[in-house]
Amino acid sequence: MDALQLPSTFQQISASALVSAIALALVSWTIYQRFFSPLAQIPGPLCARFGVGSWLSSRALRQDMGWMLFAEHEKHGAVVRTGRNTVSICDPSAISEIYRYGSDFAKTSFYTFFAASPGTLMSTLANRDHSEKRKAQSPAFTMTLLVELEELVDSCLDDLVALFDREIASAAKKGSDSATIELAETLQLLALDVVGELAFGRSFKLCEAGTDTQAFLPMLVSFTFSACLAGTHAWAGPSLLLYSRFKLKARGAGALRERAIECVNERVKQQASGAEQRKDILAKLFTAKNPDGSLYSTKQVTVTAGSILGAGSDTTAITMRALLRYIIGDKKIYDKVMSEIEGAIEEGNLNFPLTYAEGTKLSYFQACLKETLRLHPAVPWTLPRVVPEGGAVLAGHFFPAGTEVAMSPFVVHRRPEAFGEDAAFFRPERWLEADAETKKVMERNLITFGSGSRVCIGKNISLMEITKVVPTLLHKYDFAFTPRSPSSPHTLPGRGVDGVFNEKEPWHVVSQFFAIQSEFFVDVKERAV
Ligand code: HEM
Repeated sequence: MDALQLPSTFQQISASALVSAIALALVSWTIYQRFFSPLAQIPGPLCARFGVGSWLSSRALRQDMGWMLFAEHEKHGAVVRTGRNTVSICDPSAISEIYRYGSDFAKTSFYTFFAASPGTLMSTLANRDHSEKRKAQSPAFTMTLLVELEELVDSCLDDLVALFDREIASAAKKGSDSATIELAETLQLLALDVVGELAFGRSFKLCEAGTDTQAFLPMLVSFTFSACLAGTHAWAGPSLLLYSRFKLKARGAGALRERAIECVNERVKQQASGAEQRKDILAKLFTAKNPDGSLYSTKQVTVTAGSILGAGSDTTAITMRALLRYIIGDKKIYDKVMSEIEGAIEEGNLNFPLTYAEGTKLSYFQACLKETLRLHPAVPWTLPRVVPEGGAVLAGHFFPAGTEVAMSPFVVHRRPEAFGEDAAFFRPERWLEADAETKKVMERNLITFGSGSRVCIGKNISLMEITKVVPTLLHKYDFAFTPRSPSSPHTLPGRGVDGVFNEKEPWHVVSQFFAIQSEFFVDVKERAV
């Protein structure tokens, strides 16, 4: 034998041995996942059952989570395997088991990416660490403080109304009796201004400028998209973050962190100058205490304020858009909401600027808001938790410790076992007609803000803001969806929150961590009052 041929033959043998070993390992892995893993009996998409590929990462990339997960549950029932070690559950009985106060189910590593800086409430995984932080920060989010901060929301709303008026005046100059306004961006400018007022000491004045002068929107889109994608495979998180940044051509967490630092530093300077301090969430955060009694450091305050920027504007804007869409899109509902508002004004129960207390008495409007939170939850993604030591029985299945279990507000809210046979329909009356017991169950099954100890800390801020803003806009202006036509400003096809393409939809929705709408064009006229 030629001595020179020996190494190349050897190389060929060892290369094919390596390929065979890898193939064997892969086959054994998929056989184990499909037939022997503790989750082997749980149905789901094929790639999840074989433990290969990543169904969840695909959902994050394609931004179709809500409707794809809903379809899997329609096909397979209450429990669906979504990955090697991940399961989605939509049986409402599991809500209290997984999310209740005092539960041992910790958050999964998915959440570590949902923070511009480590250490936020949202990204704290262990329940005990979380409860200490939550106790320290809760005074900044009380209802009492919130009521005192209403005026701050009023001044942002004034800027929004002035923006609408400018648009209408400019349309009138061109001979049109209505202005076409893109509500998706406009309502987020308002939500950001409010976050600025409450958490950063001043409005960002985006509504006044009529545009996103500080480039918050691309930063927030990049932050959420990349956090959600990275969270689906925490071990590959840093590469997925880089990939997202490249794909979206925008910085997310880093940019958000820098903005938070700038704003809080400005406030620290003001404090140092001895200027009178305003009352707001930021002021309360400066008085928050650690478990050892020490005050929150500037860094801790910055991290917390930054998290409000990340968590508080998209969510509120999504809900305001959805509420307006449901109301404007159905003449009967629109008429009913308007007659309730006008009736309350006539009876002297409603004045402008509208207070939160007055707005909560608009019972039909509040039912529309509840129904919007149900059918268009801002977060359609699942809220994942780790099964604690000893395992758990959920929806009739035993899951060993370490399994990642999760429930999606979007899916749960559309299931008949949670909201009745008409769960798929927008029917505000369900909240008004239900007897006390049924209403209690429906409230428990409504997980738009999460549930239990990790429930959204900003829930009341959003509800207050939406309750003040939406009736005010409806009272001042007439709204109609801008019809799609070759000359209309739409560039994307109509797609609803359920993922169905339909040219009658006034917007285009994607369903990733957030169910974000874009191109929500409406024709707005001043209303004869
Ligand atoms: C309609 C508006 C909102 C929706 C639908 C919403 C939704 C949620 C959900 C689903 C969670 C729980 C996540 C989980 O358990 O896995 C959450 C947590 C949180 N939200 Fe909101 N949110 C909204 C508004 C806000 C606002 C305005 C703020 C800030 C002012 C905020 C700050 C937070 C924070 C800090 C957490 C973490 C709480 C904790 O773990 O203790 N959210 N939110």
